[in-house]
Amino acid sequence: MTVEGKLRAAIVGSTGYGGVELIRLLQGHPKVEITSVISSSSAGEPIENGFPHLTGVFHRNLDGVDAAEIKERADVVFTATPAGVSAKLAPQLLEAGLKVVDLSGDFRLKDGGEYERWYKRPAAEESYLKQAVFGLCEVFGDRAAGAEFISNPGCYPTATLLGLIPALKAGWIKPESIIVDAKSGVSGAGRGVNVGVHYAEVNENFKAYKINKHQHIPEIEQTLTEIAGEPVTVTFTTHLVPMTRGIMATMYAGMNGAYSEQDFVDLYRNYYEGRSFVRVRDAGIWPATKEVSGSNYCDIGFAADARTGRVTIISVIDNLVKGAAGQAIQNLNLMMGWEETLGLGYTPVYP
Ligand SMILES: NC(=O)C1=CN([C@@H]2O[C@H](COP(=O)(O)OP(=O)(O)OC[C@H]3O[C@@H](n4cnc5c(N)ncnc54)[C@H](OP(=O)(O)O)[C@@H]3O)[C@@H](O)[C@H]2O)C=CC1
Ligand SMILES: CC(=O)N[C@@H](CCC(=O)OP(=O)(O)O)C(=O)O
Repeated sequence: MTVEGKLRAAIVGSTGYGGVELIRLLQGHPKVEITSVISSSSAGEPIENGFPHLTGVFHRNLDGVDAAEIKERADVVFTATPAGVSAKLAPQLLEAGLKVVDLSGDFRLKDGGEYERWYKRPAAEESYLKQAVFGLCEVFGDRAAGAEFISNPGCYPTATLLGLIPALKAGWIKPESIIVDAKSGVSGAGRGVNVGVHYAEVNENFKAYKINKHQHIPEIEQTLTEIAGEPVTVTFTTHLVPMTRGIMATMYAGMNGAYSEQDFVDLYRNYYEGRSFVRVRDAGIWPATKEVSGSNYCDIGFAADARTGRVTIISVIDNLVKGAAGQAIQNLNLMMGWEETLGLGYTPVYP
């Protein structure tokens, strides 16, 4: 089942931003060989026709979307497709005996009714929603080990959950007080044409969108509720900023005690001990999106305010790496029982 001892990987949605980022990252993976790049609209064409940056680096003709054919070519499939596609495709791939890592939101919510409310489309079959492991690696990594089917977390939820979970689990913040103010670069919206992401709409502009309606709200609340052991709701506002990559989630919460910034630094370093991809900044030093760009890092910093009794937590990721393709590969590493950093040792691109 392997090419020169390597696991064979197929990418559905390989012509999108998440898919092409998977190609970039997997090129450096010592145990994985990309054996199929798949497109629903351009099968037969060389992928580098649409992506000249791959010239001389990676060549394959795009394959069509067919579960039986994919099974002939691959052992694991990454589905980097718009909402609704993998809800139907992933079950076919799983039934064909393939491992699946889904980058879309189709399997993240365990309650299909919640999915239909927030995504406004039919949910996947319940048994597959149950089977999918929510792959937030630093928190649920043990669940990924040996799994056949991973639902990769969303970009905003990854930054937000990694920023909130240690404090919530320790009981240091009041669950009912959490406010998340999040910003994303434009690649978060995908490669498809959309008036809201035209240059003239985004350049020198800063806008809020989907306030209280964002599909990542139930994903964040589902996990925070599990961690807290009681229902947690969040106020969550997303903003589009004129940059290509990057997410910053700025989180505010009331504290249950007089904790200092150093207390938070110590708590988080202890929680994430041994996990290579979360970097906790020294007290009083806050991360910026450029400091993680092109890498699988999530960097976190704190400001604890004794005057208001609130803490501000800042968490940054590259939406296409830790928020999508990088975490998907990290999940594959965990599924396979490999070192979780394999193929992900990229230094951020700075400046
Ligand atoms: N961009 C980001 O930062 C993040 C994205 N995600 C999620 O990952 C998924 C992919 O996102 P992204 O790469 O940005 O999206 P894009 O819009 O850039 O790419 C999606 C790709 O899916 C393919 N596609 C469309 N319809 C179908 C279909 N019916 N069957 C098979 N393939 C299809 C398209 O290629 P073709 O026409 O060639 O088939 C397209 O290139 C989405 O669900 C997104 O929400 C998650 C985290 C972060
Ligand atoms: C900037 C921007 O538009 N970002 C997208 C992220 C979408 C996404 O990743 O969607 P799923 O995680 O649900 O698949 C958004 O806010 O909807």
